Amino acid sequence: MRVAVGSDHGGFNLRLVIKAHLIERGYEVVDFGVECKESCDYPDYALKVASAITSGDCELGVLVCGTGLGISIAANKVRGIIAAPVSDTFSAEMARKHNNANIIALGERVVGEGLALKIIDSFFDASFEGGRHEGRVDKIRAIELNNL
Ligand SMILES: O=C[C@H](O)[C@H](O)[C@H](O)COP(=O)(O)O
Repeated sequence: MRVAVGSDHGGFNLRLVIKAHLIERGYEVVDFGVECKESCDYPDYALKVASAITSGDCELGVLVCGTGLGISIAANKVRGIIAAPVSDTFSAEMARKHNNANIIALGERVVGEGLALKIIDSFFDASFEGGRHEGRVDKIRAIELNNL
Protein backbone atom coordinates (compact mmCIF):
# COMPACT_ATOMS: atom_id res chain seq x y z
CA MET A 1 0.00 0.00 0.00
CA ARG A 2 1.17 3.52 -0.82
CA VAL A 3 0.91 5.97 2.07
CA ALA A 4 1.26 9.76 1.81
CA VAL A 5 2.85 11.59 4.73
CA GLY A 6 3.21 15.31 5.34
CA SER A 7 3.68 17.83 8.11
CA ASP A 8 4.41 21.44 8.88
CA HIS A 9 7.42 22.49 10.96
CA GLY A 10 5.50 21.65 14.15
CA GLY A 11 5.22 18.01 13.07
CA PHE A 12 8.58 17.68 11.33
CA ASN A 13 10.31 15.33 13.81
CA LEU A 14 7.35 13.07 14.41
CA ARG A 15 6.63 12.78 10.69
CA LEU A 16 10.13 11.38 10.12
CA VAL A 17 9.71 8.88 12.97
CA ILE A 18 6.34 7.75 11.58
CA LYS A 19 7.72 7.56 8.06
CA ALA A 20 10.58 5.27 9.18
CA HIS A 21 8.11 3.11 11.11
CA LEU A 22 5.78 2.73 8.15
CA ILE A 23 8.67 1.81 5.84
CA GLU A 24 9.83 -0.76 8.40
CA ARG A 25 6.31 -2.17 8.36
CA GLY A 26 6.50 -2.61 4.59
CA TYR A 27 4.48 0.35 3.37
CA GLU A 28 5.57 2.41 0.37
CA VAL A 29 5.75 5.93 1.75
CA VAL A 30 5.47 9.08 -0.34
CA ASP A 31 6.78 12.03 1.67
CA PHE A 32 5.34 15.45 0.82
CA GLY A 33 7.50 17.39 3.28
CA VAL A 34 8.03 19.92 4.77
CA GLU A 35 11.75 19.76 4.02
CA CYS A 36 13.06 21.65 7.05
CA LYS A 37 11.91 22.99 10.41
CA GLU A 38 11.55 26.56 9.21
CA SER A 39 8.13 28.00 9.99
CA CYS A 40 5.58 27.18 7.27
CA ASP A 41 1.82 26.89 6.72
CA TYR A 42 0.16 23.55 7.48
CA PRO A 43 -2.67 23.92 4.87
CA ASP A 44 -0.04 23.60 2.10
CA TYR A 45 0.98 20.13 3.31
CA ALA A 46 -2.57 19.07 4.11
CA LEU A 47 -3.49 19.81 0.49
CA LYS A 48 -0.52 17.88 -0.94
CA VAL A 49 -1.33 14.74 1.07
CA ALA A 50 -5.09 15.04 0.52
CA SER A 51 -4.58 15.43 -3.23
CA ALA A 52 -2.37 12.34 -3.35
CA ILE A 53 -5.28 10.39 -1.90
CA THR A 54 -8.11 11.86 -3.97
CA SER A 55 -6.06 11.35 -7.14
CA GLY A 56 -5.68 7.67 -6.27
CA ASP A 57 -1.89 7.86 -6.04
CA CYS A 58 -1.96 6.89 -2.35
CA GLU A 59 -4.52 4.96 -0.35
CA LEU A 60 -4.05 6.44 3.13
CA GLY A 61 -2.33 9.49 4.58
CA VAL A 62 -0.62 10.64 7.76
CA LEU A 63 -0.48 14.33 8.64
CA VAL A 64 1.38 15.85 11.57
CA CYS A 65 1.38 19.40 12.91
CA GLY A 66 1.78 20.78 16.41
CA THR A 67 -1.64 19.58 17.55
CA GLY A 68 -2.98 17.56 14.61
CA LEU A 69 -5.84 20.05 14.47
CA GLY A 70 -5.03 22.67 11.85
CA ILE A 71 -3.67 20.16 9.38
CA SER A 72 -6.73 17.87 9.71
CA ILE A 73 -9.14 20.80 9.50
CA ALA A 74 -7.47 21.83 6.24
CA ALA A 75 -7.44 18.28 4.82
CA ASN A 76 -11.13 17.86 5.60
CA LYS A 77 -11.92 20.74 3.23
CA VAL A 78 -10.84 18.54 0.32
CA ARG A 79 -13.72 16.57 -1.17
CA GLY A 80 -13.31 12.87 -0.53
CA ILE A 81 -11.11 13.27 2.52
CA ILE A 82 -12.00 12.10 5.99
CA ALA A 83 -9.16 13.18 8.25
CA ALA A 84 -9.26 12.17 11.91
CA PRO A 85 -7.16 14.03 14.48
CA VAL A 86 -6.29 11.36 17.00
CA SER A 87 -4.39 11.18 20.31
CA ASP A 88 -5.31 7.67 21.50
CA THR A 89 -5.24 4.14 20.09
CA PHE A 90 -8.97 3.42 20.47
CA SER A 91 -9.98 6.46 18.41
CA ALA A 92 -7.35 5.58 15.82
CA GLU A 93 -8.87 2.11 15.38
CA MET A 94 -12.43 3.47 15.27
CA ALA A 95 -11.46 6.16 12.76
CA ARG A 96 -10.88 3.33 10.27
CA LYS A 97 -13.51 0.83 11.43
CA HIS A 98 -16.45 3.21 11.82
CA ASN A 99 -15.58 6.46 10.03
CA ASN A 100 -13.58 5.08 7.09
CA ALA A 101 -11.02 7.85 7.62
CA ASN A 102 -8.42 8.01 4.90
CA ILE A 103 -6.08 10.34 6.81
CA ILE A 104 -4.91 10.19 10.40
CA ALA A 105 -3.56 13.38 11.94
CA LEU A 106 -1.33 13.60 14.99
CA GLY A 107 0.12 16.40 17.08
CA GLU A 108 3.84 16.31 17.77
CA ARG A 109 3.27 18.65 20.72
CA VAL A 110 0.53 16.38 22.08
CA VAL A 111 1.72 12.77 21.92
CA GLY A 112 5.13 11.22 22.52
CA GLU A 113 6.82 9.05 19.88
CA GLY A 114 5.96 5.75 21.58
CA LEU A 115 2.25 6.50 21.77
CA ALA A 116 2.26 8.00 18.28
CA LEU A 117 3.55 4.76 16.78
CA LYS A 118 0.94 2.71 18.69
CA ILE A 119 -1.70 5.08 17.31
CA ILE A 120 -0.34 4.60 13.80
CA ASP A 121 -0.41 0.81 14.18
CA SER A 122 -3.98 0.91 15.50
CA PHE A 123 -5.06 2.91 12.47
CA PHE A 124 -3.21 0.87 9.84
CA ASP A 125 -4.18 -2.51 11.34
CA ALA A 126 -7.89 -1.68 11.20
CA SER A 127 -10.23 -1.57 8.23
CA PHE A 128 -13.68 -0.17 7.52
CA GLU A 129 -16.45 -2.40 8.87
CA GLY A 130 -19.14 -1.18 6.49
CA GLY A 131 -22.62 -2.34 7.48
CA ARG A 132 -24.45 0.27 9.55
CA HIS A 133 -21.47 2.61 9.19
CA GLU A 134 -21.73 2.66 5.40
CA GLY A 135 -24.89 4.76 5.31
CA ARG A 136 -23.49 7.18 7.90
CA VAL A 137 -20.32 7.76 5.94
CA ASP A 138 -22.47 8.14 2.80
CA LYS A 139 -24.32 10.93 4.62
CA ILE A 140 -21.03 12.68 5.31
CA ARG A 141 -20.33 12.53 1.58
CA ALA A 142 -23.82 13.85 0.86
CA ILE A 143 -23.22 16.84 3.15
CA GLU A 144 -19.95 17.43 1.32
CA LEU A 145 -21.80 17.44 -2.01
CA ASN A 146 -24.64 19.64 -0.65
CA ASN A 147 -26.86 16.72 -1.37
CA LEU A 148 -28.61 16.19 1.96
O1 LIG B 1 -3.02 23.56 14.20
C1 LIG B 1 -1.93 24.07 13.93
C2 LIG B 1 -0.66 23.41 14.20
O2 LIG B 1 -0.61 22.88 15.50
C3 LIG B 1 0.60 24.21 13.91
O3 LIG B 1 1.65 23.29 13.88
C4 LIG B 1 0.90 25.29 14.91
O4 LIG B 1 -0.15 26.22 14.99
C5 LIG B 1 2.22 26.01 14.58
O5 LIG B 1 2.51 26.94 15.56
P1 LIG B 1 3.81 27.83 15.52
O6 LIG B 1 3.74 28.66 14.27
O7 LIG B 1 3.72 28.66 16.76
O8 LIG B 1 5.01 26.91 15.51
